[in-house]
Amino acid sequence: MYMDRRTITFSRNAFLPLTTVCRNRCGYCCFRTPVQEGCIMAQAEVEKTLQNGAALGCTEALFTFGERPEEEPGFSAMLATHGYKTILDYCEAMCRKAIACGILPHTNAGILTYGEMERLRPVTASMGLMLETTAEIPAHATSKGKSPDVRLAMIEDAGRLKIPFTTGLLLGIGETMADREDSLFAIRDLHKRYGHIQEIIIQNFCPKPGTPLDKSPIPTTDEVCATIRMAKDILQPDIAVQIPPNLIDASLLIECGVDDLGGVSPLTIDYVNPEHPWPALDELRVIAGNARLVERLCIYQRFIDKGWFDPGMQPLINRLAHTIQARSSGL
Ligand SMILES: O=c1nc2n(C[C@H](O)[C@H](O)[C@H](O)CO)c3cc(O)ccc3cc-2c(=O)[nH]1
Ligand SMILES: C[C@H]1O[C@@H](n2cnc3c(N)ncnc32)[C@H](O)[C@@H]1O
Ligand code: MET
Ligand code: SF4
Repeated sequence: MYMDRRTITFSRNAFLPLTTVCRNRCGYCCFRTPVQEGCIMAQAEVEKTLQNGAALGCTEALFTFGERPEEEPGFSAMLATHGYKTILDYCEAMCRKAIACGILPHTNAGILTYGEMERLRPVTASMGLMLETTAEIPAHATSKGKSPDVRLAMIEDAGRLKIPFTTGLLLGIGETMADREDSLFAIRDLHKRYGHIQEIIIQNFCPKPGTPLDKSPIPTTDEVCATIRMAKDILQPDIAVQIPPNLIDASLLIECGVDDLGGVSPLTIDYVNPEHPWPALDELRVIAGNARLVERLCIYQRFIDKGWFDPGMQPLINRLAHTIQARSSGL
């Protein structure tokens, strides 16, 4: 008898933290640093990472960095020594370099305005911003950019701009199960209006020594599983549920309805969770179990088909879609 096998997807990426400076102070974060030596990833380093990433078959350049760093005194002066006026100028220039190297940019820069996203859209294939939670929690008391209204407004702007978008929930930062449900409904409502959410990440918080939440309990696998089931239930079937395979035993969660293992890098570490190395390709195969492991681009096929990207990106998207197709038999 012929049986359809389930599919689990992942993306091969290179992580480029353009700056660790951030206007927020999240109670769980060990990524942010003050303005200091090394707080900006130098252009030469970006170029080297992109070239090495391309050589290793990466299709996605993940630009994740601190939010609105110009609000921190001294940052703009330091960025000027790198030859750029604003982090958006720098990000745009580095996205162009990624494209020139044959890698598709996905940015998660924290809060951006409508105008800023409009400017980045021609040089990105997709963007992201974790909603984290709609609850007002102490861990976000010193992070104005984590205000749920501000996050939801940006996700809505991305929808108006037809940007293929990734968002998600961070579990275990002081929210309740009811708050998670509320967050999922908020994402669903935006997706109903704009249809732009490609995936939601259900990410478990990992305690970082020296941060206010370092003694907080980590979410149990059962709790994460229950949230994944709730997400499958609340969200439209076209939204993929992603979990990070370096932060939790993903093999236990496949059965709860996981569709995607996110960006996995053969080159760079997870700068947000540096103590958690990426699983290798053969480990991903073990996690996927009976399901078929399939590589994807950071822009999902559905959005490629709809033409939700700048025409200038078409040749690269075509080429990379072909590349991952050709590699798929080897997975
Ligand atoms: O859009 C996002 N993508 C995030 N991703 C990227 C995501 O895994 C993939 O790059 C996307 O699925 C796009 O392909 C992360 C990747 C990491 O290596 C580490 C942390 C994250 C966190 C986010 C995130 O907050 N938002
Ligand atoms: C890039 C994304 O990483 C997540 N993030 C930030 N700090 C942590 C942590 N200690 N553990 C797990 N995820 C974290 C947030 O959800 C952020 O949006
Ligand atoms: N600072 C941004 C945010 O939290 C990007 C990810 S954290 C490094 O939304
Ligand atoms: S999680 Fe992101 S927004 Fe929060 S402090 Fe860290 S870098 Fe800034």
